[in-house]
Amino acid sequence: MERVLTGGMMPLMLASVGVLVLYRVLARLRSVVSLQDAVVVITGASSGLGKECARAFHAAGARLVLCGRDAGRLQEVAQELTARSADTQKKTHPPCTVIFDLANTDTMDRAVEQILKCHGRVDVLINNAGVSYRGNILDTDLSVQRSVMETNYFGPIALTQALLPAMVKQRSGHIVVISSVQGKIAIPYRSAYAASKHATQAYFDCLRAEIDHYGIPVTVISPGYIRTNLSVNAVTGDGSKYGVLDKTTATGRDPGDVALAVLRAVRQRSKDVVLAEPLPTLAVYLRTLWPTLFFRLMASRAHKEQKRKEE
Ligand SMILES: NC(=O)C1=CN([C@@H]2O[C@H](COP(=O)(O)OP(=O)(O)OC[C@H]3O[C@@H](n4cnc5c(N)ncnc54)[C@H](OP(=O)(O)O)[C@@H]3O)[C@@H](O)[C@H]2O)C=CC1
Ligand SMILES: CCCCCCCCCCCCCCCC(=O)OCC(=O)COP(=O)(O)O
Repeated sequence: MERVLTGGMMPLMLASVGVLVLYRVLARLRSVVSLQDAVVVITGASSGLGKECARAFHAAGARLVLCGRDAGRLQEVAQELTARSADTQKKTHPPCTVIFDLANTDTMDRAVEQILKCHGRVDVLINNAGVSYRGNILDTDLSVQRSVMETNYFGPIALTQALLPAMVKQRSGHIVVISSVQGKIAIPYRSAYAASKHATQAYFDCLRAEIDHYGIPVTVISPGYIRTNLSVNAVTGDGSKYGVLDKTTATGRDPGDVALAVLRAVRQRSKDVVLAEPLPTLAVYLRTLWPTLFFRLMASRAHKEQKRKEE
């Protein structure tokens, strides 16, 4: 075996690694897009990852349109960024804010009107806003399954579809969506959330292919745990707020680092980016390559959690 490795396999393995490294270097060198003066719309910009994206894209010189439901908190973010402008070397712009609820698609046309009014165009749409869920399917109201889907799936796709004609007309633009590792693997007690993120992945994969010929890229970003208020703001099976900062969330990645990775993905026009630790990343591959083992692991995870709840 040793002889086979040193004789035949080793050069092949080294050559494969070499090709991979070369590919990565070339990918890095690919023309990166400047965001100076680009109009960037960010949903869920009042907190967590959205707020960090606002900071990162503002520092990169983008003209921001910050969206959310809470006018006060959005205004605070806008004021913080405007105050920062004096310290940066780049030319920066005071952000514009637009208030709307993504779960209420009836108000979408009005929201889009306001978004387009800010700077007359949109160069990058970052669909970031979202809500998570914790619950057992048996004890979950269908209305909760529906409401998570409204916020995480129907809201973002309605906004995307409403802004897309303007991008097609100007023959440029970029659609970004913050999905989750749970858009690629489904874990127990997250049905509403995982389903909404799987739907998101599918929709934006279709969109990527359909608008490719307009030169409008679509980037799906799938992070693992990030240190934000996502678990605190999550809904439970009866629609009430979960209200707990889970250990997995508290020990997650720094949202500022994730925002910089989002910025990089936009600059490089990446198509699909997983930003997770090795174990969740491995789980994504396992789901495709060895599904029976993946399902076994998920069932055991569910049993353990059920037992813990009963104790
Ligand atoms: N934190 C994590 O571990 C991970 C997060 N993600 C994804 O990152 C994205 C950002 O979440 P994160 O920053 O972590 O969580 P936060 O709870 O901190 O932020 C969620 C944001 O979404 C906005 N939002 C929620 N519901 C609505 C709605 N109906 N209409 C408009 N805006 C809404 C909130 O704004 P407001 O309440 O002010 O309206 C808030 O700004 C989500 O899509 C999430 O799924 C993905 C993987 C891991
Ligand atoms: C042969 C080796 C097998 C190794 C595979 C081990 C499988 C381990 C399972 C790992 C599951 C990881 C789940 C990660 C979930 C995640 O990162 O979600 C991100 C979020 O969106 C968080 O949202 P939440 O509301 O759930 O906090």
